[in-house]
Amino acid sequence: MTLESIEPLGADAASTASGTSPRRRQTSKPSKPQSSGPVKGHTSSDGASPRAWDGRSKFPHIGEYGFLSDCETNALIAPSGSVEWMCVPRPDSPSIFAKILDRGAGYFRVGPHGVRVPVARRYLPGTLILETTWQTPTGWLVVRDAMLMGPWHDLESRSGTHRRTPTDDDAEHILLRTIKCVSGTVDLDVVCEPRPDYARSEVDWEYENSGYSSVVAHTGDSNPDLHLRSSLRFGLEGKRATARTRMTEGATHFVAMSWGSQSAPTTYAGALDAMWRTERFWRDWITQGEFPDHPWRIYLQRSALTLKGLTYSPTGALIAAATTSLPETPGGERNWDYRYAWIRDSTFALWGLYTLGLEREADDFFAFIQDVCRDNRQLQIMYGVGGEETLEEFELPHMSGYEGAQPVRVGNAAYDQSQHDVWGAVLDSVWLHAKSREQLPESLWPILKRQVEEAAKHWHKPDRGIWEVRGEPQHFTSSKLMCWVAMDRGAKLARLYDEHDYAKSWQKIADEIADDICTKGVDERGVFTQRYGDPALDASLLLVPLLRFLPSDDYRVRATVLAIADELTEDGLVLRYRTEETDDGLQGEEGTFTICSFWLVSALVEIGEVERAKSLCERLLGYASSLNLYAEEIEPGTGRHLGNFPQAFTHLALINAVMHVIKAETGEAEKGYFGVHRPV
Ligand SMILES: OC[C@H]1O[C@H](O[C@H]2O[C@H](CO)[C@@H](O)[C@H](O)[C@H]2O)[C@H](O)[C@@H](O)[C@@H]1O
Repeated sequence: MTLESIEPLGADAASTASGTSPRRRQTSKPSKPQSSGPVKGHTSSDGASPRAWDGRSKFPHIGEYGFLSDCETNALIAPSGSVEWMCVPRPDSPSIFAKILDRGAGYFRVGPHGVRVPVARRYLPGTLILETTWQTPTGWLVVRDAMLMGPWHDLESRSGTHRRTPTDDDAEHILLRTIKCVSGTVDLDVVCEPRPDYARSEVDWEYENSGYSSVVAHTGDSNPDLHLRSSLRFGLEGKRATARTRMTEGATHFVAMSWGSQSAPTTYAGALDAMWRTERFWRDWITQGEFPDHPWRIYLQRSALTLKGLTYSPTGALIAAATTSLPETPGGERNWDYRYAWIRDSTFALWGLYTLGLEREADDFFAFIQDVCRDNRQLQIMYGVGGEETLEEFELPHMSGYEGAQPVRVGNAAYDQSQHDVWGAVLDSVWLHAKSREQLPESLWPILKRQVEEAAKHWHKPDRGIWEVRGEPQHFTSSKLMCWVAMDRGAKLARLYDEHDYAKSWQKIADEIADDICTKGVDERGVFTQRYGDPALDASLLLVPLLRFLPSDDYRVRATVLAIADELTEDGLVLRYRTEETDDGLQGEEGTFTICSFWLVSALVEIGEVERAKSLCERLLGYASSLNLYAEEIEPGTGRHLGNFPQAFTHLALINAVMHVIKAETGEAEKGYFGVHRPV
């Protein structure tokens, strides 16, 4: 089947929310007043109307961006058809397009002249190919965007970036945009205006041959050169390459931007072929998963595809989100760089993929762990995608920030924090995979032993916790819980390796930690609290039943889940903690953390509150973006997505929550069975 033969609207379509889909709260919903916009007075240079998406802001809602990836690089596309966020060659490289963070920081638009709002956007089902349909006063246009996947191409000499075993597929390092006029006549505009190095640098354009169809932007030292090739004729206007044409019904064009050694297509037929190979790559991948025959299947698939898109295939790393500094509070300071591989986020994501039968990504991630732990190195809580250990944090004061939210940060100072969940996160993940395969790579065992020993050495000390607070270290209950996980899973793995002495001594420490938690981390109501000796609630304690610390029918589990549901929510959505009760070192409020709301769904199912879980899950699915993507947070009241986007945390917890509800509906919950991955 060719790409062109696929019907324009399918099961995954933005505009076809079926009768079985949960209630949606989409772009038409009212928003709270936003901050007044860019601080530095940048104006949009793409000819876009200054009229805002919601009538006030010049920035699209965070949840309205489309996400593309080739598992090496990614891009965010605004509804206007502009690529507004892209970093090459790695996800944490300096940006080339950053209009999402400052309206003057570079973009790449393909779309009709004079129309900014498309009539429909969807992913081709089962893929990361985005299709945008435009209606203009004179005709209809369909644009498809993808980052191309092709066959493994380092044949003569080995890749300088890939450390994992080569597969059959590889990123082509090409962003391809195909365009077809499907009715009437449409004036097409193409504008490519890169601003390399987070808009601190400019490009120099030149033609690559004697014609108009191939141009190159020299970016200086900070980024690779960008090659544009098209069936259109480019003009070079200062810092931009532009193209325009009138398309009539049936006319087709393509524009390809490449930054690697692979050649972009030279004809529309070649472009269609490349698009089809990419479509097949994603469909082959998703077909390996096991998805229930259920109306919520599309949410599971989109979440799985998003997690896959957040992987960095050359090393096996998995980034927390595609962006930096999208604000957790409108106009606030809680703006962080998430383009790194957190051990916690990654191992939780593997849990989500595993739940859907997608387990191969774990092998590459464990190999990444082996790489970063080489030569007896201590496991850090996070790394660069190439295994970099230092992620120094700095600010970019020249950027306005999204809707004026400053600072814009690059790097993340949490990289050298002590967070005591890290050992448990790795051990739980390895145990999950090892027990179903009944084997473990020999070379991993010494590394795992070291992590168990670290947990044993440090569990009784204070740390910065799972939320990596920037206040003083505390005795966080969830950190102790994760140390218990490290000892418990360590003991189980030791049994698998016939290391019975280790198993015995580690189990003893696990029991000791469990006693400590149950004595010091529980209040008089039986509720697990954020930190020892303090009654503050914390959503991370929803992990108590999910990690099988206590059985779901234990009164303390029920008390904790219900206390969080009733007392740590705003408009029914879950906060990480109350900022006024927690020294997190930051100012201002934050939105509700969507991972926590989805954890609550799972935990409610665990304690038998299935109807309540189902209705919360339906509501949360209703907050999905029109492309079924999620940022880190949802603003109570407006339902707006806040924080970095798309975020692995939210998507991985969605998978867990949806599967909990589906299994409860189909009766598997009564059997105490939530999938092979989590027997009690
Ligand atoms: O709350 C302050 C911290 O916020 C960020 O951390 C959050 O994101 C991480 C990546 O998804 C996640 O692992 C962590 O649990 C979240 O709290 C930020 O990265 C930190 O620097 C900041 O201190």
